[in-house]
Amino acid sequence: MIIGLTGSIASGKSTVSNMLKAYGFPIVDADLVARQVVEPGSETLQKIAEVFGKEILTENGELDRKKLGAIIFNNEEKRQLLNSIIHPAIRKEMLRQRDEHLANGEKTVIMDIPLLFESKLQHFVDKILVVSVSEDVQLQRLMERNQLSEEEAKARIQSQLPLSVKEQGADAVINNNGTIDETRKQLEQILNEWDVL
Ligand SMILES: CC(C)(COP(=O)(O)OP(=O)(O)OC[C@H]1O[C@@H](n2cnc3c(N)ncnc32)[C@H](O)[C@@H]1O)[C@@H](O)C(=O)NCCC(=O)NCCS
Ligand SMILES: Nc1ncnc2c1ncn2[C@@H]1O[C@H](COP(=O)(O)OP(=O)(O)OP(=O)(O)O)[C@@H](O)[C@H]1O
Repeated sequence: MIIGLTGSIASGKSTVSNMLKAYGFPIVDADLVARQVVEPGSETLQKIAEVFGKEILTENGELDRKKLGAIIFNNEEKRQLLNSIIHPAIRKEMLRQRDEHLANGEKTVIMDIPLLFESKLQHFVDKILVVSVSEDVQLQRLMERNQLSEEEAKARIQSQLPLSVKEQGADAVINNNGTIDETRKQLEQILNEWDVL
């Protein structure tokens, strides 16, 4: 079974992903893949530099993530432009990793994809697990984790679909407003229901 793990920024996907890793499930992590495909020397990084200008590269020729983030989280047109360059490469690599795990005989693979709904990737997976939090908790945790102002954090949250919409498309929802332990219990129950433990 391919399980798509999603949510919104700072809703707790990585927290749940780490729990799934501890169970021994292989994880395909879209954020990690997004870093792999823009390594220095890659075709994708070259294209990004052509379109966004050399200023978005650091002195070492790496992607200046802070600079690019400041551009794309505040400008929808630029975000779509970046997505059109980087998403095809991310998708290809994620499917390669998924297929590699399946070829190795894994029965269950987790695909951690923050933009599963925004990018309409529902067909990649058999079951969709959404990690959800209230708007207040999301804003608070994002500001704390990334040291962002309220305005910066809100811009990031607004660059994604609302969690309420994602919940409607889910096969199961974890409410991550409570303690880590409460989240772990919900996860265990869902995995039991899906018969993958
Ligand atoms: C703009 C970049 C360089 C900023 O890097 P930074 O290290 O600050 O953030 P990081 O990559 O850790 O992403 C943090 C979170 O931001 C959100 N996010 C990232 N990119 C996007 C996007 N294009 N649209 C909406 N939300 C996004 C996701 O929830 C993600 O989990 C980076 O996010 C990026 O390369 N984005 C484009 C690739 C992408 O869409 N990644 C999302 C998963 S496929
Ligand atoms: N139940 C919880 N109680 C307290 N803090 C939590 C809980 N779940 C997550 N956090 C904290 O909230 C922040 C966001 O969680 P996490 O990094 O797992 O979110 P994410 O969905 O993976 O975010 P992103 O999409 O930005 O990568 C982290 O600092 C994490 O430690």
